Formats: sequence, structure tokens, C-alpha cells
Amino acid sequence: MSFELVSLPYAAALGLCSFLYFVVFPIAVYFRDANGLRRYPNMHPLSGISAIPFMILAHGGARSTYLAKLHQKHPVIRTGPNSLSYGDHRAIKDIYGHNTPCTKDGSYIITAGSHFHLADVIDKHDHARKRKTLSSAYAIKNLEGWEHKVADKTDKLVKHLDACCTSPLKPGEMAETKDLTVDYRKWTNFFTLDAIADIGLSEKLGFLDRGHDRVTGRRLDGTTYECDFRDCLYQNARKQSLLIWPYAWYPFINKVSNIIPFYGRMAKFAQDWEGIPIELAHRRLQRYRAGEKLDDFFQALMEDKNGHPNNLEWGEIVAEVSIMMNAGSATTAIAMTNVLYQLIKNPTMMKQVVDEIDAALEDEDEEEEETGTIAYDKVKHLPFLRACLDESLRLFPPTPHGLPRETPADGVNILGDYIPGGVSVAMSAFVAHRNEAVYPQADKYMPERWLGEEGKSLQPYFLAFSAGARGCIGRNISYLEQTVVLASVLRRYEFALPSPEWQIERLETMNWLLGEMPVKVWRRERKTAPGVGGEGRLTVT
Ligand code: HEM
Repeated sequence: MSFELVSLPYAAALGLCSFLYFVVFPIAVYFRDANGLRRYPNMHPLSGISAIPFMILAHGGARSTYLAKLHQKHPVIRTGPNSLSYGDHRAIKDIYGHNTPCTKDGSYIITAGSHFHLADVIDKHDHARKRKTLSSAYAIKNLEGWEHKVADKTDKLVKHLDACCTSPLKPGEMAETKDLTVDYRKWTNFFTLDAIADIGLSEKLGFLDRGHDRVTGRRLDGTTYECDFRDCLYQNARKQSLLIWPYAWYPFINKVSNIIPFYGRMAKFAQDWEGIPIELAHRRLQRYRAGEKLDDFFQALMEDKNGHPNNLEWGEIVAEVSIMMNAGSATTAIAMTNVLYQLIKNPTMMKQVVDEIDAALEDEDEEEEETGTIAYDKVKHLPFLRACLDESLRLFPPTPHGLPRETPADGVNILGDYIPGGVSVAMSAFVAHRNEAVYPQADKYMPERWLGEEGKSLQPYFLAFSAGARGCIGRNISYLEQTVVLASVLRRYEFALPSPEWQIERLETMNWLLGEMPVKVWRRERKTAPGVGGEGRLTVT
């Protein structure tokens, strides 16, 4: 008997089983509707049966933009068999608020490494323990300690921009290609990586000095290799964001997908990423063991403020270093690029913020002139500058992705509707921020909406840093970095994009990855304008 004849019945049985499992079973579950989710409109006709439509949407790189359009009609949308997306700002409190009984959902478990870190730990007690250990390191009172590290990196950024300066652009002229000397996206990313490595680990990565992000990674067997930091970080995140959606199948799909070169390449970067935090933590541990007392996060991980050891496992320390290098750099770099992009595109806002910065500073400050770095103290209270940052974070939140939370076993009321236990619920910051009921003319860059009492009243609906107990622990560091860099570069330079119509590329992973932002840069001429805002005040010409 031939091989084909023997295997035919098996193949038929396998086909039948697959059909029953992948088609008949999900349809039966859909019609049984144990969680009562059929009452909500589907994102796609098949969303109630399968996560595949969401996966396909993810490959387009603009999930939240698509959802925002759907949410203009529907406050709640079913995005998968067991997941709901919310578009009504009143759901923020129910899903993310301090008293929410919801927890992070299973997606955080399947992407976690051998140990959880602060951002992917689910258990509330475990999270509280970690947050307590780290909150002393991230506390606002430490801002002073970080300022000189941020200033040092700003000096380096300015040094590079000084070297790239071109002649001033005449009004009405367009930048010539040869004058687009800086990729602002890349250099702000070098800035945030150098800054967080110094703040967190007292490590001098030197990306701003060298102009590239080549680093050493360490394998578990102790051997090392070289790789590019940003490629490893972003390609790892990208692969997860494309394939994770059928959670239960993700570990399998993640492996099998590697036979396709498109995913295989990302997998190689993902593997290389794993060794970067190991090497950084390893290097810092050696200094700790050598008795160096350094003022950084690593110290807070190892000991409490009375010098008692925290006794964390090595895997947990590496996990914390990993999230710090990831969350602590990627988002802030996106924010820095976005805000300059918005200001170049909105010259009236640019003039207003530049005037505010100039009015807050001395006419001539030798140190500032030499280094180009503006002290945080001098600009941290400028309302319009902060409004420009917040409006940019609103319009294009660096993490637009709807951060999924799982409803508790007893279920929970969201927007007044009972949702049973075990359902994934989420609200994308992008969706929240484009809600016309909260933010009129939501698609426009209008920093003034953040000023005064009206601005304060928007805070509960501002989701850029998420909200509640799982909200961002690093926002103060981020505002410090963003404020110092923006004030420093706007005080010293003018910028132009390739053309007025030019648009930056955005690719949604969990964060919103940006393409290059080539800019022309030149020194801003400031001259004395007697009688305007006081004798000797400097204005932009
Ligand atoms: C513009 C800059 C930033 C944005 C937009 C941002 C956004 C966010 C968001 C949306 C979350 C919630 C994540 C989730 O629920 O899964 C988060 C959490 C977190 N962020 Fe940030 N972040 C920024 C800067 C930073 C910085 C500079 C650091 C570190 C220095 C940092 C460290 C963290 C950590 C450790 C968490 C987890 C907190 C917890 O679960 O207790 N972030 N961030």
C-alpha cells in the first residue's frame, strides 16, 4: 500500500479536527455568547469569532487611528472574541482609575521574560512592592540629582546641532536638501538613551558623542556581541505588536513566524535586545560590588534608603533595567520629536513659546551662550511651554495603543454596563484624545487649551501617561528632559522641515514609532528690542 493511501485518512481526520477547532468551535462560542459581548458592534464582521482581523489591522501600523474613526459612531467596539475597545472618556475612570478592580491582562504575561518588571507585573501586591522599591528612585525630590545629567546630555546635543548649523533661511524659501543636516528624530533618541542610562545606571553610553548606537550585548553564557540599540528595541516591539493578538496562540505563532524572513529578521533583533539589559546590569553590578556609591536607580534597586539590601533576584534586576531603558527612552524621544514638528508646522505657536522662553531668561548669560543648555529652574514653570508639550502629547501620544486591562472575576460596571470577569477592556490614548466632546477641534494643535482652569479640567481625560496606580512612574523625568531640551534648542536655533507639506512617518507598535525627521537648523539671531517687555529684552528677528 502506498504512503499516500495510508496518510489520506489521517490527513482527512486532521483537516476535520482543524475545521472543528478553528471554525466550528469559535462560531459556537460566539453564538453561545457567555459574556454577552454580542450586544456590541464588531470592529470587523469576524471580530467576534477571531483575533485575526485585529492582527491584520496591526500590520497596517495605524490601529488606533482606525479605531478612533469607528468610535466616532460607537462608544464601545468589539475588537476580538474577548476584547472591547472604549471610546467614551467616562470609561477612563472605570478601566484605569485608582479604584478600578481591573488588572493588566494576559498580554503582559506572554511578553514577559523570566521575571516580571514594574510595567508587566500583574499581581497587585507584587506591583505595590515593586512600585514602593522604585518610587524612592523615581521620586520628584530627585529631580535635582538628575538635572546635571540631563544638562550634560543637552550640552552634547547642542554641540552636535551647532556643528550642523547652516545659513539662515530667508522668508518664503524652502530648505535645500543639502541643508537638511540633522535627523532630529535620531538625535533626540540618542539623547534620551544617553540620559536614562546615566540617570538609571550612571552609565555613559556615549551615543551623542559618537553619533551611533552600537552597544554590547551579553548572552547568558557570558559571551558578548555587538548590536544597534534602537533596531533591537524597536524591531522586538514591532514583532510583538503584530502577532500578539490571539494571546493563547502567541508563543506558537511567535516561533513559527520566524520561517518567514520578514518576521525572522525581527526575531534576530529581538534576541539581541535581550542581551543589552543583561550587559548594562552586569557592568553596573561590578561597580556596585567594587563599593562605588552612585546616585542612580540601580542603587535604589539594590538597597533601601537606609542601606538595607532589597535582596532582589538577578533576573528581576535585569528586568527592571530592561523596562527602564525601554520605557525611559523610547516614549520621551517620540515626544521630543513630535513637539518640535508641531511647532515648526505652527509658526504662531512657535513665536509665542519662543517669546515666553526669551522673556524668562537673562539677555546674556555667558554659561548659556557657551553650552547652550538652559537650566530647568528657569523654564520649568512656563505655562505655554508646558502647554505646547501637553498638546503634542495629546495629539500624538507616544503610546497610543489601548492598554488592555482584564475585568475581575466578579465582573465590573463600565459606562454603567455590566461586563463579566475575564474580558479584556481598553481605551486608546489616541482615541481618548481625539474626542470632540472633551477636546473641541481635536485634530488641531492648540496648546492654549491647556492653560488656566480649563486646562486643569482636562487632566482627568489626558491619557498619555495612562492613569491610576499603573500610570507612568517616569513622567517627571520625561517632563524634565522635554522641557530642558525644547527650551534650549528654541532659545538657540531656528528649524525648517523639508517642505511645509512634509509629514513624518508614524508606525503604531505599542508605541508610535517615528520615521526620520530631517531638519535644517541655523542659529537664531536675537537682538535687543528697547521698550518691548523692558529695556534690553531680546526678540527673534
Ligand atoms: C513622554 C514620555 C512617556 C510616556 C508617554 C509614557 C507613557 C507611559 C504609559 C502609557 C504607561 C502605562 C503602561 C501600561 O499600562 O502598560 C507608562 C508606564 C510606565 N512608564 Fe512611562 N512614559 C513616558 C516616560 C517614561 C520614562 C522617562 C520612564 C522612566 C524613566 C518611564 C517608565 C515607566 C514605567 C516603569 C512604567 C510602569 C509603571 C507601573 O506599572 O507602575 N516612562 N508610561
